Amino acid sequence: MPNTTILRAEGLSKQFYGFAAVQNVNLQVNEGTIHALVGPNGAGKTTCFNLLSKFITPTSGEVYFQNQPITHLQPADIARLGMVRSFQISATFSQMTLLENVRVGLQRQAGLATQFWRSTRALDRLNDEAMQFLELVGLASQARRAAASLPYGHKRALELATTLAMNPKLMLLDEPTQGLGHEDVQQVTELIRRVARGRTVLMVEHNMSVISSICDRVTVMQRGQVLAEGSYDEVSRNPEVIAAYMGEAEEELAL
Ligand SMILES: Nc1ncnc2c1ncn2[C@@H]1O[C@H](COP(=O)(O)OP(=O)(O)OP(=O)(O)O)[C@@H](O)[C@H]1O
Repeated sequence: MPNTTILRAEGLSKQFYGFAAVQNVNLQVNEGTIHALVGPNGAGKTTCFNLLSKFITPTSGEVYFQNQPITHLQPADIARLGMVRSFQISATFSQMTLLENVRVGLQRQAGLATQFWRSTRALDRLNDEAMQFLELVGLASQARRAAASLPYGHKRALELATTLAMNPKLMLLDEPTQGLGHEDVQQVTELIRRVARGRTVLMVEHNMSVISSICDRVTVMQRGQVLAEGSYDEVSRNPEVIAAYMGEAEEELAL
């Protein structure tokens, strides 16, 4: 199958008070892949991710989604195009049930986000669909539970279900396994693999065993620039990448 680019950055740069956090980054994410953005601390991953997901505006450069320039669109507009950044735990509605949380994702997707006044019966029609997403992430049996009472790992699964409810073509995940214990890391990794079928995923991730097990392509950043790109095997053998991680994460690369 030929590679189709779903997301492309050209000459992306971001300066903070004269400091170049991201410098002239060119990046392509191919449709149907799981793509990781990695690099040592302070490499510019988060800034780059925020630029790509339109949380911040670049100093220069362009971002294209499905060949359409999106550099000057708002995150809500790009979400409607099919590029959705995962809801963070802080964005889950803790007093609402899991089902209600996923329903909010469905409402956003349908452009009903502000219509909380809609009749309960009208919203109930969304329940069947919401349940399907909860099933996909293994939370269907807890649908009526309050989100606040979920263990941390399950909250991450709920975030994924809510994100999926927005029907993303491209999902942007910001450190999806951060703060999870070993078992939860494995479960969330499997979950990402499962929900990535038929979609594209771009994620910032530190955990090299997660990256090696599910990512098709890895972009390594250092000092605001792209240092290397390729499969995990390729980049993890690259002497420049190894040198960049020296003293910080040698043990992570030595798998
Ligand atoms: N809002 C900001 N104002 C000033 N400097 C910033 C800002 N955001 C990031 N930086 C700087 O830009 C550089 C890159 O930061 P960024 O958070 O993108 O790196 P990172 O690779 O995500 O690092 P980490 O893995 O530690 O999260 C750092 O030196 C950081 O201090």
